[in-house]
Amino acid sequence: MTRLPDLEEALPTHHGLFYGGKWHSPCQKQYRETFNPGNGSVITSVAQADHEDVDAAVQAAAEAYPAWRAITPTQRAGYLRKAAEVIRKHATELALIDALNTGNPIAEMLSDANVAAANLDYFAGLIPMVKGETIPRENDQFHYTLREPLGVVARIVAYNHPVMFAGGKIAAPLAAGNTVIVKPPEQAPLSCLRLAEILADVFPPGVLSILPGSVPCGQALSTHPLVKKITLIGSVPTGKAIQRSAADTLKPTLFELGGKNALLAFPDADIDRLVDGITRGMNFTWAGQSCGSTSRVFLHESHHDEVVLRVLERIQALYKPGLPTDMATTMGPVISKAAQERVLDFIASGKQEGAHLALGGGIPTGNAAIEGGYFIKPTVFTNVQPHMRIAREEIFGPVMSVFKWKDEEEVLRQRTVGKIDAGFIWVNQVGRHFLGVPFGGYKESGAGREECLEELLSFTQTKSVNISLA
Ligand SMILES: NC(=O)c1ccc[n+]([C@@H]2O[C@H](COP(=O)([O-])OP(=O)(O)OC[C@H]3O[C@@H](n4cnc5c(N)ncnc54)[C@H](O)[C@@H]3O)[C@@H](O)[C@H]2O)c1
Repeated sequence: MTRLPDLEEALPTHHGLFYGGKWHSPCQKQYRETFNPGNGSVITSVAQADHEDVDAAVQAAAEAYPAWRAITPTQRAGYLRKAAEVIRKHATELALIDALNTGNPIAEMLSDANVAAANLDYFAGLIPMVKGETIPRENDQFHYTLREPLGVVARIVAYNHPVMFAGGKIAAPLAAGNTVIVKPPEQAPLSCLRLAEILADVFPPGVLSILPGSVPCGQALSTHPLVKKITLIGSVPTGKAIQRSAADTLKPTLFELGGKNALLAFPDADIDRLVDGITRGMNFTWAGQSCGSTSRVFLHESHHDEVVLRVLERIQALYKPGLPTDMATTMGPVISKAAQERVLDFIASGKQEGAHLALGGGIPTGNAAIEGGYFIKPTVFTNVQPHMRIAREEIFGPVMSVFKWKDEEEVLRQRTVGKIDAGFIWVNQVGRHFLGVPFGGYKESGAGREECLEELLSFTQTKSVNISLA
């Protein structure tokens, strides 16, 4: 069994802003409390960057940019691989910090830092693909293209997997020769601060900055003229707000936004695999807080009753809310009191609109260890109808909606993969990511693709060169 480090030793000692290779206090001396969602206690307070701090950090990142883009691809790959190695070495402590600060159970978080490290290695390997082309010439005109970095890039990340997102999403822009500023989630910034501590000596000063803060910090990054691209892992309204604030500087954007994923089961489905897929796809482990959770399950009437019964049994056997830092815990809380209230409101609306509450539906009781935490029981509604709020809106909590269908036309106009309007389709399984396979959403779920060559190239711009040979 994995031996966990002492929490006091794992936590970051710095609570400020990391840029220009150094730690800074925020100009306005603003700090914000950060919580342990497992019991509602305050862990510590963390600096909040405002527009002055953002400006200082962006200037430092802009100063570091010319030297960073000038090093050879092989040297740059070496930096990224070193970062991956350091993150792997600290994977357990990073997981422990995230478990404490996000509420996601530690046993499941152990892989998050390794995913971040895998991204760094993957994009280090892809660096040779940052290259141009020659274009067939006509007459005496010779043309070729160069791919160049953009400059300073900012990446804003959500709270559900802070270290996986922050550690993994620096990889592509750095690989392409940009300098990067990460804004950690305001609810759970501690693992990102620890990341800054362990990577402080890996990259040259100014190449990687970690700027904790909330909305004003994100807004300042999206409007700053020297930030040449802004990306978000977050909600649809925030994506739209960033798109608007980035418009004045014509900044390109890259968005991974909300999801209301559907699991569609056909009559010939293998029942065992279906039950497993439905149960796991909802990500009850982190209280459903994943953009990829299959929160809508469409079951054919021929197997609906049997599958529901087995899924309910399976969920009850597998997911027991408990302290996130305990290795035995299988289900954590949601991130905050506000999130708990929002999810409970969705549950109330489901009942009110006539869905059948088949499981859960409230706050777990009887476990003193998690009293005061932001827990919600694993919840399943059946008899859900398309007009209900729980059917239409992203809940980002442990609430599954089950629909019964009989007519294929009614559930979907065309069953072929090509006709489904979604950015990722899994057949015979749910929700997995594969490095190299583009990940992203259609419609309001996002814009742009990550975890693939397209992500790397999206942090470059093309320069065309013409040589007249006449
Ligand atoms: N598609 C994906 O890969 C993916 C992955 C994880 C989470 N998500 C989505 O994230 C959401 C949950 O996270 P959340 O509630 O923290 O999202 P959120 O949109 O409220 O916040 C995300 C980040 O944006 C920042 N922010 C908020 N308003 C801003 C503004 N006006 N300008 C600049 N920055 C701003 C926040 O400080 C935070 O760091 C869900 O919708 C979920 O589906 C998507």
